[in-house]
Amino acid sequence: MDMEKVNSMDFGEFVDVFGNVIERCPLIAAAVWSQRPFSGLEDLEKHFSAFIDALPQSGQEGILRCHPDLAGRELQRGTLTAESQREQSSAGLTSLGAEERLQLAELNARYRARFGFPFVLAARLCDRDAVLRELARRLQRPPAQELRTALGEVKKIGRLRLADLLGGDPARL
Ligand SMILES: NC(=O)NC1=NC(=O)NC1=O
Repeated sequence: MDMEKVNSMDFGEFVDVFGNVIERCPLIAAAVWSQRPFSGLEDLEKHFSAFIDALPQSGQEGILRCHPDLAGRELQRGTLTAESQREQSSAGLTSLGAEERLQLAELNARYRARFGFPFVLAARLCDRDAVLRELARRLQRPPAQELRTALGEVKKIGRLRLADLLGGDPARL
């Protein structure tokens, strides 16, 4: 999809296409639409990130809470968004053994109890061992630092999803 097409979208079309760039937060795409025209993938990504950075902490934590757990209930029930399903299966999370799933569920629960939001990681960039390792490592982090790290992962997920939508190479951003 080229930028001329993106810049010609009306509000509804834009939110239809970009509404899930940030998982289950179509409000962000709805806000970013008013920043058109966009010069390219990086410009779009910059506006998505700027919206997140400008939110109060409660809003930033709200974005994190819109993310489904990795290998959690929604994955088991098949109620993930299409993007999340693809990302979680690419990290091998759809074929975990019972032991691994239990270990991840327990770490996810400890993480959420400590920080008040779910553990978020750009699953496409990881394999299942890395997910467990990162979760165990970040569980020890100070809350303020962990909020910044988690939002960084939200932005990575968003960049990869934007690159999918625009047909760009996420590594080249
Ligand atoms: N809690 C999460 O990290 N969720 C997710 N990471 C992804 O890359 N896709 C998700 O749904």
